[in-house]
Amino acid sequence: MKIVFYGSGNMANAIFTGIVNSKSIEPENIYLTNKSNLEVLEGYHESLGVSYSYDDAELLKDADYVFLSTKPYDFLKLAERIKPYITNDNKFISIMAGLPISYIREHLQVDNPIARIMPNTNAHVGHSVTGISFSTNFGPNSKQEVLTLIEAFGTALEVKEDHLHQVTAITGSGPAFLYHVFEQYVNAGTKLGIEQSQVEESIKELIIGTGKMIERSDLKMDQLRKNITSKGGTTQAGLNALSNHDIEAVFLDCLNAAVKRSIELAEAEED
Ligand SMILES: NC(=O)C1=CN([C@@H]2O[C@H](COP(=O)(O)OP(=O)(O)OC[C@H]3O[C@@H](n4cnc5c(N)ncnc54)[C@H](O)[C@@H]3O)[C@@H](O)[C@H]2O)C=CC1
Ligand SMILES: O=C(O)[C@@H]1CCC=N1
Repeated sequence: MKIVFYGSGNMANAIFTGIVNSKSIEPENIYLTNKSNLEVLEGYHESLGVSYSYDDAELLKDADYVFLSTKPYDFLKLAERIKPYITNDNKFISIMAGLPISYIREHLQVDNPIARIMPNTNAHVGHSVTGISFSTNFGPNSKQEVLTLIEAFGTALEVKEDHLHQVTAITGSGPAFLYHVFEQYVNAGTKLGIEQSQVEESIKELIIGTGKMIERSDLKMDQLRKNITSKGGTTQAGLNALSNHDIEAVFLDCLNAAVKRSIELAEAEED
């Protein structure tokens, strides 16, 4: 199997690093390219053993899966770049937030199978949650190949294409929202008077430990929370203070804004 990444930025990097680490594909069969940063490509070749090129005829020849990994607003230039070299073998996998399959097909001017995926950068550690939606001409064998590819860097969630806006908000952007919460928690902890570096290290370990509890325990998160909340104790006092703020409303506001932006990205390109 030959895979090509058009775009070797933050998200593509997490995906192909996850695939290489999973040892599911020989690194030399993963080809990278980008706009013009040869140094980045040489670096990944050195560190991961992947191939790279700027020769689009070479890249697309016998390529089974072609990841469209540019920012949405760079896609039209990318489409102009690759259109002359697309072959019938090429099945496209877009990671571009918001851009509908119909829009991608319109600008690539091909009938090739197209899938949209919405991963996140936890692919670096094999824990991406990846939403996926396939064009109707994506055959069952190819679908399974793509799902196996995605499972090399996390879990796959097949959804209707319209629901990719919500998946983008909840899990695509999700790590950034949680990093923001963790940053504020560190800031608050530091305000209690402990050395910031100590607070950062202890909260980093707290997050990792809590994640492992969620991963390994059979209990749901509400029970795990209750198991810490001694009656009339410190945790109850802290949770009472938290309940004075509508945390759910804060996150709903955050997620709605991300969904709105995803829809705007789709509409902006269709205008
Ligand atoms: N960063 C993230 O956590 C996630 C990003 N995405 C999506 O992934 C896509 C890329 O995002 P990032 O990796 O953050 O951006 P980035 O800016 O880090 O990477 C963009 C890449 O596209 C390349 N590129 C631009 N024009 C090109 C062209 N004409 N031909 C070939 N390569 C070209 C750039 O050289 C760069 O390697 C976006 O569409 C974004 O919506 C999806 C899920 C999560
Ligand atoms: O912020 C963005 O648009 C991309 C899509 C999801 C995460 N990063």
